[in-house]
Amino acid sequence: MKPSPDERREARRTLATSAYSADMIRSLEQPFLDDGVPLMRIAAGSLASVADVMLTQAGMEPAEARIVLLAGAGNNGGDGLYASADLAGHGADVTVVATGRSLHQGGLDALLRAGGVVTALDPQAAIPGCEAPTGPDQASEELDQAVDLCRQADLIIDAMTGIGLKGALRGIPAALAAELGMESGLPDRPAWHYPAGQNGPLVLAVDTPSGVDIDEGTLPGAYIPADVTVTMGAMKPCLMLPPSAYVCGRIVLVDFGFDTSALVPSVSCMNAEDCAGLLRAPRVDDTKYSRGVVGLVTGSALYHGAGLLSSRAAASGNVGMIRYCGPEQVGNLILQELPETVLGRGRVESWVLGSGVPTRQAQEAAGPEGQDGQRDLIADILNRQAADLDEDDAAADPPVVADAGALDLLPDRLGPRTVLTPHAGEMAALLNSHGENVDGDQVMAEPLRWAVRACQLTGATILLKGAITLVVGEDGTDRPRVMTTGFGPAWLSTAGSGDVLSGTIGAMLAQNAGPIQDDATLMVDLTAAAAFLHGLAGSLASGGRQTGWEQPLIFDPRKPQDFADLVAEDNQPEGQGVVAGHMGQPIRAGQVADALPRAIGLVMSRAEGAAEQIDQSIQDGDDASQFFENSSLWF
Ligand SMILES: NC(=O)C1=CN([C@@H]2O[C@H](COP(=O)(O)OP(=O)(O)OC[C@H]3O[C@@H](n4cnc5c(N)ncnc54)[C@H](OP(=O)(O)O)[C@@H]3O)[C@@H](O)[C@H]2O)[C@@H](O)CC1
Ligand SMILES: [K+]
Repeated sequence: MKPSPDERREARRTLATSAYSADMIRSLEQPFLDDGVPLMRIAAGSLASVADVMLTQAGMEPAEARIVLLAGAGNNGGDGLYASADLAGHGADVTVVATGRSLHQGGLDALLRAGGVVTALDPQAAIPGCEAPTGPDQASEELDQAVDLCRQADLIIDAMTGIGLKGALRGIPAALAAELGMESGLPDRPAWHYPAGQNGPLVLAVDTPSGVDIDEGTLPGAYIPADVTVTMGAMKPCLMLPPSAYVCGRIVLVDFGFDTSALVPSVSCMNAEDCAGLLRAPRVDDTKYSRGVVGLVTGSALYHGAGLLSSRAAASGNVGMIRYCGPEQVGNLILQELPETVLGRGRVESWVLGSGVPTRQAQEAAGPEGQDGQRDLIADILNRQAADLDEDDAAADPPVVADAGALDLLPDRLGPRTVLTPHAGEMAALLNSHGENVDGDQVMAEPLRWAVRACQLTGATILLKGAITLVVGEDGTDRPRVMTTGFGPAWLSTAGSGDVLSGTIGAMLAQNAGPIQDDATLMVDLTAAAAFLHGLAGSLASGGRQTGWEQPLIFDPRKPQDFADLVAEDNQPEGQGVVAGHMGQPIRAGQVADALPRAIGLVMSRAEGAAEQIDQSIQDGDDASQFFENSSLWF
């Protein structure tokens, strides 16, 4: 039976927001290959169509383009060879640089038939019809020539390695990547994408940029940052995780029709529809208590503002009430702006602890002025969480968000109902207090590894902040649940942004108190949903389209023409390339908190199918909605 439009939409959303390990991808491919489905030819046709669109968008005539294919010896190279054969068949000038000792035979035959030319860089290469360099000197000369050729090309297709990569690139692929791209680390450039191809050749990566670690999402060595990555069949973790996802450019996912229903994704991405499902709709019989109450032990005699910012976000985050516990000066400041706040302890459905509370060290350095009781109260609440675990009643006390100054007060054992929200430096300190030896830069270089480790060591749900934020926690299985969200602009790295995030998470937890009691695995989703809303609020406040991550464009190989239309729609009027977007404006943390209700309203109304509300806002000339509608957030 043909799937209904709703089923198709749902299937595409799952495809775009779920990533599977290299092994799982192979298990998804296998039944198709067993049935004789020509996946490589379908992949290649899709690649050629995307290359065509990229060149056209950059103002070039595909039939006259100079294209260099960097082809490895595996099937990734095979994809590239067949695609290049298609492009050469349409008139493009194609040179293949063989980076290994052989090339995919069928792909090579097709390429040669279409008039492509091949050079080999490895003296040990045995490629029919192609002479290998005779010694190291000639090899090094050929390598330099290949680099020059690439620099002069209109388009480089990077098909050196895909899911078959082992470790960091080595040998000739590593040398080429270091010359043409990065030897290591992230490129030193602003977060927003410039129109592709402006500063050199366009780069199209086949399946993944060669050299990024497929399952861990790290950059273990040299790689070439891509303008566009065309990925086959399903998303891989490296296309969603930081830092590798930052170097993939715009992602295009070729829909082979894989059946993923039996697999739990390695990584999932929070998205508008799932977020909408987690926001509690107000009811006719609601009271301020039934909508959830957030308690905050944030801000301190030393740092007042964080108390206000976290309260402002919590109060704006779709709950009935907030209670603030803290020094009188901070309480007064909050009351001036949020007169609806209740001061002092009482029944709450979630706790937000530690934002703007000094660490032990900072408190000691401040002397008597730093003694405001906040740390004692936080320690008390956290110890109750630990006691609940000891008494096998993990849900007895409300769930907790522990940020900043709460992170050095954690008891030895926590459960998933406690969310820790460290930045990289705080994460390193947390790990080191549990016997690891790591610094903030190492955490940034391997965020998944260290977030999973922190989750194992503490038992808590871990949120690691970044342009792509990572959430790791319990999944009820032997594997952790890993979610990402990158729907926010880089403008969000600003003072107080983390305080707004902790308040937003607190609100998300309070409105879901009942469901959390029954199911602790919801904590990862709720935390990621709060980070998603925080990002969306940042986008609305900044008025820009730059985000840490964008959902892939889906390429349907049965309807290649649809893709050109999709790209045309996806681009802003002023956009000149597949990855062009506009940057928006700087924001302050308070503006993010203020944009939160609007972000929540937009997400919730869409979930109920009330697209009209958004359309109406657009007709009314509401720029924020215009932005929202133009983004590829929805399917
Ligand atoms: N099966 C199909 O029909 C379909 C396959 N598809 C495509 O196949 C891809 C997977 O192909 P694959 O399994 O052949 O592995 P692949 O990514 O080409 O890598 C192997 C090559 O990399 C090399 N290499 C490895 N590590 C390296 C290092 N550190 N440094 C340097 N080199 C290194 C390794 O060299 P070797 O170790 O042998 O010397 C070998 O030459 C997948 O990503 C997708 O694009 C899709 O189109 C769907 C249909
Ligand atoms: K590749």
